[in-house]
Amino acid sequence: MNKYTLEKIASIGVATRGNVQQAVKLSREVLSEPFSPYERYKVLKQTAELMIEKQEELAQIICEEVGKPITESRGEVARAAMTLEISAEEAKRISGHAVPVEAAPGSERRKAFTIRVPVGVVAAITPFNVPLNLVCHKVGPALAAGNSVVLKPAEVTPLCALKLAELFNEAGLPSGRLNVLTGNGPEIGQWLIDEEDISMFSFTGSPRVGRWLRERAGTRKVALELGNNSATIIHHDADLDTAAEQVALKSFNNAGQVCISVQRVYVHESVKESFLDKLRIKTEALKVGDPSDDKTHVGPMIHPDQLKRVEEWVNEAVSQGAEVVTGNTKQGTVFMPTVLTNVKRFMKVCKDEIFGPVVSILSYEGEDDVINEVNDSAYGLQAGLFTNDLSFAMKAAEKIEVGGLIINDTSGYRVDHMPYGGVKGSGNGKEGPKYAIEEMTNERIIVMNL
Ligand SMILES: NC(=O)c1ccc[n+]([C@@H]2O[C@H](COP(=O)([O-])OP(=O)(O)OC[C@H]3O[C@@H](n4cnc5c(N)ncnc54)[C@H](O)[C@@H]3O)[C@@H](O)[C@H]2O)c1
Ligand SMILES: O=C[C@H](O)CS(=O)(=O)O
Repeated sequence: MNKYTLEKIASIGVATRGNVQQAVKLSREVLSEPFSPYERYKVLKQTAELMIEKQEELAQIICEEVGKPITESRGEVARAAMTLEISAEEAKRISGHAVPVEAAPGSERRKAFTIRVPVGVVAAITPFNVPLNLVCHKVGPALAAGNSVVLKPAEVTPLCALKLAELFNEAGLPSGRLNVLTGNGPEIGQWLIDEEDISMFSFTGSPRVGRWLRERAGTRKVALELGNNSATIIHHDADLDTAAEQVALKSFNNAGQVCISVQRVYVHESVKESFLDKLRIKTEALKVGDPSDDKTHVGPMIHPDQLKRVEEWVNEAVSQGAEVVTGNTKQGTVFMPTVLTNVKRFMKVCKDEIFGPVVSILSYEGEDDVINEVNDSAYGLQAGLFTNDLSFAMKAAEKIEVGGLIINDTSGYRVDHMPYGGVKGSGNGKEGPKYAIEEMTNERIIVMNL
């Protein structure tokens, strides 16, 4: 469906159990066919080039099937191409290392080294919100490492994955290396779990589903990129204009449906009123509405049910004492960017992942207090800290329990070659092609008794 107009834009097949079995069988069989690192490099690089050639077509697909503003959708295509380019380069750099076993008494005449071998068949399951780049963050490294992939994109945003498979095919990817299954998550998920030829599950999505997979995968590798209720700290020495601008951008891009979207903002008491006023002005200046308009910043949510949930969470918070600075209204499938204050930690809008265009403003005084408040979360993906106080920045770097801390920017910062992944309820994997390849290969030691 077009997520803004709710008009039908495509009909997609629903995979059967037989399709799942066939996809895994093809994925398994193709592993016996040679696919050298340089061949992988060429296919990945060519697919990236094709993506850029077709950037507008792909951006339109993202805009329609996610409801993501077209300008942001174009940006996703550019990032996805970059992800594949990085994967292509990493395909040429996969290696093990020497191991000095001879240092052990009695092993003086032995030599050892490790090699990295592909895990085999990778089942990649991806979320709705970034349907091209997050698919590339699984498929790119998996292929670069010599694996084959069975890909299950989100039911509500399958078109990008299908288009990507077409581009890989055009770029010469051997048949069977990438197989796309569209349809119902729980059903296909169970059928994938039942396929013993799958060596690894690479999942990005909600903690609920991530736990479901992990509990059933047995001894197979499971890489989890899960949810977050991202915090950003605005210290008393922060550049408030920059901080307000970045918080507005990264609280509401993709309608807040981003795992590192700014959800909790902790502002030092001494600058709270000034920051709040600047944030309100920046938020109310955002253009909201039709995502196909080049000027739109905030489009619709992925489904009316999700809009209803967000509205319920906000209204519950208000009933518990939260105050609306701006927003908490809706226009069709769009929930207006909303800023709340007087928010308490027990409120859903604070302690859970809202995954919508809502940001809660809280205040603090002491450095240790705010670090403790940021850490008072089931999640730990990324956090932001606006300050020029290096000792506070380094204290936060050492004490804030996240996968990434972004100094003088928000939690929403990411470039595609950096290590990316969370702790606690945010998962256990690390993406970024170099790091995903390490997870998608097994290290084998070779010892030679000379
Ligand atoms: N950490 C990250 O990098 C990252 C990135 C994007 C989104 N996310 C998280 O993803 C969530 C939003 O995405 P979503 O709504 O698509 O998540 P979701 O968990 O509902 O769905 C994710 C994928 O899992 C599939 N799925 C659903 N039930 C399944 C099952 N029982 N077995 C196997 N697959 C199943 C879905 O079809 C979809 O393809 C948020 O929690 C967000 O924080 C995390
Ligand atoms: O939704 C979470 C994504 O990982 C954020 S990004 O699109 O990769 O920056």
